Amino acid sequence: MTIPFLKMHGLGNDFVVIDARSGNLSLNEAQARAIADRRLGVGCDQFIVIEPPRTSGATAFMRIRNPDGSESGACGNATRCVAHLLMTESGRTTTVVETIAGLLPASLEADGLVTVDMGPPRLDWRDIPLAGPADTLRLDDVVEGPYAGPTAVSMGNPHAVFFVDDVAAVPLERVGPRLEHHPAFPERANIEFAQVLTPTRIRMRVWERAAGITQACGSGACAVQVAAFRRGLVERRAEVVLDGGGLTIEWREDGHVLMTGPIALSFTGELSAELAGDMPSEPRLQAVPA
Ligand SMILES: N[C@H](CCC[C@H](N)C(=O)O)C(=O)O
Repeated sequence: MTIPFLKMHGLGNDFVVIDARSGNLSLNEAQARAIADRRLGVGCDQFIVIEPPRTSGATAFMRIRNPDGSESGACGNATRCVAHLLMTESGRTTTVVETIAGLLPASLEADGLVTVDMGPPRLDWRDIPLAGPADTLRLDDVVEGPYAGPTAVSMGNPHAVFFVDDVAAVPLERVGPRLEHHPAFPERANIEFAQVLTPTRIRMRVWERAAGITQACGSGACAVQVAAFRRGLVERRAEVVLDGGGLTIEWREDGHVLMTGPIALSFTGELSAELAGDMPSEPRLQAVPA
C-alpha cells in the first residue's frame, strides 16, 4: 500500500504534502519523522497533511508537523503551497486554509504569487507563550552572548526576533539551538535575526523550532515585520529578504498580517508501504503544475 505525495517549497523551505481528505489518516509522530528524514525518508522541513475542514468557511484543514514529529500552529510557506493546490483544484483565485491557529484566507495574484492573510499577531506573553509575565517588545532576560532583548511574537507559533547590525555575522548554528530551548520559551521558539536595511527592506535569517536553519520561514518573516514595526524601524509594508528569497509582508491597519510570495512544485512521488504505514491508498490530490 503506497500513497502519492507532492514535494513542494516556498523559497526553499520544503515540504512533503499528502492529501488525507478522502480517508482517516492514522498518522503518528514516528511516521512523520520517518517521512521527513533526509536520508531514510523523502526529507523535508515540515510534513503537511491536508485534511477535511473542521470549520464552515474553510476549504481544507492543514496539519503541520516538524521533522521531529511535533505539531506547529503555523507554517506560512506551506500555507501558500496548500492554498495554491486548493485554488488550482477549484479553479478559483481565493480559498481558506484552516489550521489549529485559525482560518487563513488566501488569494492567487495576477503574477502567480500567493497572498495569505496570516491573521493578527499575538503579542501578550501568555499567547507567545512565555514562562512568565514580560514585555514582549523586549525580553531583557533572554541573552545569548552579544545577542539580547528579542521581541516575542506569535503567528500561531512562537517567535523571538533579535535585531542586529549584520545578520551574516551571527553564528546561527551555535546560538540558534541554545535560544530555541531557552527557559523563557516553554514551547521552544523559532529564532530570527533581522537586519533593517531600509524602512521597507529587512534581511533576516532563521533557526526554526525543531527544524534548524531553513532557507525561509513565512511565519518568521511575519514576526520580523511585526517586531520591526513595533520598534518603529519600518513602514507597515516591507520586503523581508531570507536566504531563499523575498516575501512581501504587510501589517495592515486592521491588525492582520498579509504575506505574499512564491510557491513551487519540485516533484511528485509515492511513499513506500514502510513509510506510508496504515495510510489509506486512494488520496484525491493529483499532482498539479505550480
Ligand atoms: N518550525 C515552525 C513551523 C514551520 C514554520 C515555517 N516553516 C513557516 O514557513 O512559517 C514551528 O515549529 O513553529
